[in-house]
Amino acid sequence: MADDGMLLNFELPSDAFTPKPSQFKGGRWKDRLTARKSAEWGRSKAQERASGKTPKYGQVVSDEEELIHADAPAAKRAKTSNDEVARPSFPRPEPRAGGRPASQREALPKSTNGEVISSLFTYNPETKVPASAPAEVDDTSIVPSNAPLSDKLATFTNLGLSTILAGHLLNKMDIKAPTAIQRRSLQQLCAEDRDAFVQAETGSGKTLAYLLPIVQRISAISKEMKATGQGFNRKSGLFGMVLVPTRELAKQITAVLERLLSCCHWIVGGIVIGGESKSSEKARLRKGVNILVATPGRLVDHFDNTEVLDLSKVRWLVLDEGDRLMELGFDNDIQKIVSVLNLRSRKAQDVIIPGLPERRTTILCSATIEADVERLKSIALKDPVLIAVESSDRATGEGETGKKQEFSAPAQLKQSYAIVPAKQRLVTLVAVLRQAFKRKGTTAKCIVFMSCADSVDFHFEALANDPLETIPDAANSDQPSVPKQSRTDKIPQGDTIAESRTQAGAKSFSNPDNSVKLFRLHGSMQQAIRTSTLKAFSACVEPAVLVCTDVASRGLDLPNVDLVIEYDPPFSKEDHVHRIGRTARAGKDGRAMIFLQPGCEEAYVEVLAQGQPHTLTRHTGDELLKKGFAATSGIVVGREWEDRATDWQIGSERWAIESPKHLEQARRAYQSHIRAYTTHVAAERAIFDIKQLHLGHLAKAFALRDKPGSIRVPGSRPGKEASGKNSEARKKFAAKHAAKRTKGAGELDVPDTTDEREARKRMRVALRARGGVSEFNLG
Ligand SMILES: Nc1ncnc2c1ncn2[C@@H]1O[C@H](COP(=O)(O)OP(=O)(O)OP(=O)(O)O)[C@@H](O)[C@H]1O
Repeated sequence: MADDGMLLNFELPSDAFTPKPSQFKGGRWKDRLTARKSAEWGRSKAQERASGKTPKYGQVVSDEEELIHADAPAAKRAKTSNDEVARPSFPRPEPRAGGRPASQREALPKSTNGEVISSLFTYNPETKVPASAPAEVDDTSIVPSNAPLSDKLATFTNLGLSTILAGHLLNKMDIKAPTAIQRRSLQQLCAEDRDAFVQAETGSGKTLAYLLPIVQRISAISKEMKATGQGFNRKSGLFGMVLVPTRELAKQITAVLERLLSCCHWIVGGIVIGGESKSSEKARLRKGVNILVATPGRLVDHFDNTEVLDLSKVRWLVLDEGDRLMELGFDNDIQKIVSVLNLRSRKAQDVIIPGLPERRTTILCSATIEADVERLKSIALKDPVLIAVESSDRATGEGETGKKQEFSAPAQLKQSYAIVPAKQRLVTLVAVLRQAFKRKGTTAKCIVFMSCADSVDFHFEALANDPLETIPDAANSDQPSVPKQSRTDKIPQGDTIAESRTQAGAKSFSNPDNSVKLFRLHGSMQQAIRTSTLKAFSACVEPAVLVCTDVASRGLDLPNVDLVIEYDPPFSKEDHVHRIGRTARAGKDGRAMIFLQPGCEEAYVEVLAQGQPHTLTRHTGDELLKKGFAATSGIVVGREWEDRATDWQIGSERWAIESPKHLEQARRAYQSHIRAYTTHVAAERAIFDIKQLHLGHLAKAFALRDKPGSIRVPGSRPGKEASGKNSEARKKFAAKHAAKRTKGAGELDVPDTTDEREARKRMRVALRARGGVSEFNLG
C-alpha cells in the first residue's frame, strides 16, 4: 500500500477500496441491467487492482487493460492523517513527491456511457533516442542568412536604383540596404534583358528583388517618354505582369507594389484575381494599368474575354512561387499566357516607345528546383541566368554567380523538436503556449500548423476555452461528470457547426498579465473571411496565435511572428521549410518547434537536421508540461504540474462531451487527422507510419473518451464553404496530389487560389476512383 512515497500506516477494512454496490432503480429493465453489469465490471476491476493483479509500469498491456474504464467507480479514498488519500490502484511510473495523489486525478468523472479515460502519464511509449547532452552553441556566431547586407558599398543607388526610389525605400518603407538576393537581382535585371531564375531562402525579400528592377526600368522608360514629349500615364501600356498562385499572395504583392509606386504615382499597378467582380476588373483594365498582379486562371479569363487588354508592350513577366504554381496545376494556364504574350508582343520600334527593351524578360522565382519547376522553366524561360545567393554573399555582398542552393531555413532560425506521446499532445501544446506567452513581450505572434481544416476548427475552439474555469475540484469524485441530458452519442449531421468566429480570446493559455488573441485560418473558409482574418492577425497589436493549415505556409509575410509550432508534422521537407520560414524573416530572430511522437517519428530529426547549421534543441513532453503547468510563481513543487496538466485535460474532455457541437468537432478532427496522416510523401511514409499510430492514445489528444473504433462522423464537414467557380488548375492539383502522396489521401484543403468547390468535388471523385477515402481537408 505504499504509494507516492508515503506509507499509509492505517489498518483499513479489506473492502476499503471497493465501492458499495448501488441499487439501480427506475428506467427500463434493459437500462437497469446494463448499469448493473457495468458496475459489476467496475467492481471486479477495482478488486483486481487492489489485489495487485494490475500490470506494473512498463509491462505490456492491451489497450483495454491500459485504459481506466470510466464505468469503474473511483475507489473510495482512505483518509490519512495529513488528509492525503490513498491511490486506488493504477500504477505510476515513479514515486511522486508532492502534488495531488494519483487517486484524485484518476478519480475521473464517472460515466454510464462506456467511455474510457486514461491517465496522461502512464503507458506512454518510451523515446527511442536517448537525450544527449545539449551541444554548446555560440549564438553570437550565427550570422542571419536573409538579412540586409552590412556592406557599405551595397547600396540601392550603387546597384542602379534612382535616388527617388532609394530614398523612398529608406524613408517610407524603412528599408536601408538590399538583401543578398536583391543585390544580385538588381545587378542582373537592371543591366540585361535575359530570362532569370531566382532562388533564395524564405524571408529574403524576393518580392522586392523582382519588383525593384521592374519599377526602376519602367520609371526610366517613363522619363524617356516624357523627355520625347510623349508623356507617360496609366494608358501608356502594360509593361509588367506578376503571376502568383494564390489570391492572398496576389493581394500581398499588390500592397508592396502600391507602397513602392507611391513615389512615382504616374506608374499605376493593378490586380486581377478570382473571387472579385470581373466587370469591375475589366473597368480597371480599361482605365489602364502599367504593372498587373494576377492569378493565372483569372488572367487567362481576361485574355479570352477582355478585348481592351493590350499585351503588345509587356516586357517583364514574373512567375512567383513557381513550385506552387506547378503544384496547383497551373502549367497549362501559364503555357497559354506565355504563347499569347509571344503572339501579341510587338517590336519596340512598332509601338514607338523609347527605352522599351526588344524582348520580354521572364523571371521565375522558386524556393525549390523540383522536376516540376524544371518543366515550368522549359515552358516559360529561354536560356535563363540563375540568380541565387551563396553563403559568401550574405555578409559581404561579394561572391560569384550563384549556384543552385539546398532549400534550407534561414541560419538564425532556432529549431527544436519535442518528443511528445500521443496522449499528451494537446495538453503539451497548451503548456508550450502558456510558457511562450507567460510574460508580456516574450512572444509577439505565433503560428501553429495543423494537418487539416477540421483539426484547425477543433483546436481553435479547444484553445479558446479554459477548462480549468469550469472544472470542479477533481478531488471531489462525487461530482457528476456531465449533465445527463447534454450527453449525446447521436452526432448531429450536416451543417451543424456554424462557420462563425475566426477570432477569440485564447483562454487556455492567456494569463491575467498577458491576454492572447487566437485566430484560425484554413482553405475551407470563404475568401472574404480568410482575407479579413489574415488582415486582423497581421494588424493585431496584442500577442496572437494563428492556428492554421498549410494555406498560410507559402509566401505570406505576416509581421512579428517569432514562433512557429508544427503541431502536426509537415507533409514534406519543402513544406517544413516553407512553414518555419514564416518566422526569422529579413534577418530577424525566430524560433520553430515541431511535435514528434516517440517511436518511428523520431527518425524525422535527421530530416530536420539536413542543411541546418546549428544543433536542434530537444524537448520532452514531461519537460514542457513541467514548465507550462508550473505554479504561477514558477516554482516547481514536486509533481504538482502533473495534477494541473491532468486537470486541464479532464476539463477539456468534459468540455468536449458536454456539447454536441464540440464533440462532433473533436471526432471529426480526429478522423480527418488520421486520414491526413496517411498522406505524407512516399519518402517519409516509413517515418509517419499510420500503422504505428496508437489510435486510442491519439483520441485523448482530441479530448475524446471514445474508443477509436466507435469514432465515426458521417457526412461531409459542416461549415464547408464554397467560393468561386471551377478551374483547370484545381482539377490538376487533385490528380497531382493523389499521385504524389498516397492512395489513402482524400480531399485536400488546398489554398483556394481560384475555385474551390468544384475542384473539391473532382478531387473526391478522383480519389474515390483510386480507392482513397472520401474526404479530409489539407491545406
Ligand atoms: N532590404 C530589406 N531590408 C529590410 N527588410 C526587407 C528588405 N527586403 C524585404 N524586406 C522585408 O522582408 C520581409 C520578407 O520579404 P518577402 O516577403 O519578399 O520575402 P520572400 O523571400 O518572398 O519570402 P517567402 O519565400 O517566404 O515568400 C518583408 O516584410 C519585407 O518588407
